[in-house]
Amino acid sequence: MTSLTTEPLVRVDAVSHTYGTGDAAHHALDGLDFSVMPGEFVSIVGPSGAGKTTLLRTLAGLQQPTDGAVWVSGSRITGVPDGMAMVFQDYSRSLLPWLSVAANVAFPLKRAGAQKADTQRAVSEALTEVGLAGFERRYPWQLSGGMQQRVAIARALAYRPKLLLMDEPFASVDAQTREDLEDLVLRIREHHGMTILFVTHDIDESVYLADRVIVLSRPPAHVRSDVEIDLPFPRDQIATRELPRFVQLRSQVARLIHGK
Ligand SMILES: Nc1ncnc2c1ncn2[C@@H]1O[C@H](COP(=O)(O)OP(=O)(O)OP(=O)(O)O)[C@@H](O)[C@H]1O
Repeated sequence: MTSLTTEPLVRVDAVSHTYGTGDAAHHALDGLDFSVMPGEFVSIVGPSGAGKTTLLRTLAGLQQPTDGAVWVSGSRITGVPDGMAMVFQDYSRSLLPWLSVAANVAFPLKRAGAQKADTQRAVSEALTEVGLAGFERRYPWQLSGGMQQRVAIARALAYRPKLLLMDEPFASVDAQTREDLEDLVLRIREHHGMTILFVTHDIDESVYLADRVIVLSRPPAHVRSDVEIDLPFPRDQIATRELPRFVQLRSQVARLIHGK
């Protein structure tokens, strides 16, 4: 996924975040610095409670850092940036149960004022891409967990984001579905060339998917390490995970998370 441009799409510049004040203050992020180039797939891992979700929410413009700044496409973000979509772990709360699958996927496009015909085409293409053509009229609660997360991915895709943020998106699905969804995200990335930041607790998943794994330290979090994942593409659930280099990289990331 090489790019001719040398400008990062995302620049996290000395970002710190403290929740609360005084005795109740919790210093979650401490001077985080890193950049993400257009088209890169970057996994973010770290010890439990390290501040991964805080970082992603800050990148999404959902909360302001108490210090430092986030830049997307060269502009300092002060709210949700254009061209960004987010997929959360909890699909049952992020999908609207009273809307059909198609209406859920169309929702952000309608809010953005897209033309009806364009919306219909984007919804149909996105649902086909995630393997849910034919399920347009169903409701989220009529689908399995993995299918609901596909709907959430289709909703993000239909918006044609250049930056996709994913916060432990596959933590609530079974192992086989998780592998299928991992490969779906790799295909989408290959097809659309979008930039993806992916928070996960799963070390194997972080290595399997990414070009780079950013390892956060214990809180207050700084970037402990930025590990290049030099595994060949296309990745394969069995062949890639069998590679000695995969095993080496997963051990390296695990040691970094455990502070060794
Ligand atoms: N809105 C909030 N108000 C106060 N403290 C918060 C808030 N959100 C998060 N925190 C605290 O900030 C720290 C980092 O939380 P965050 O959810 O970002 O970590 P995480 O790495 O995503 O966690 P996990 O590994 O459990 O998914 C935690 O100690 C958490 O309790």
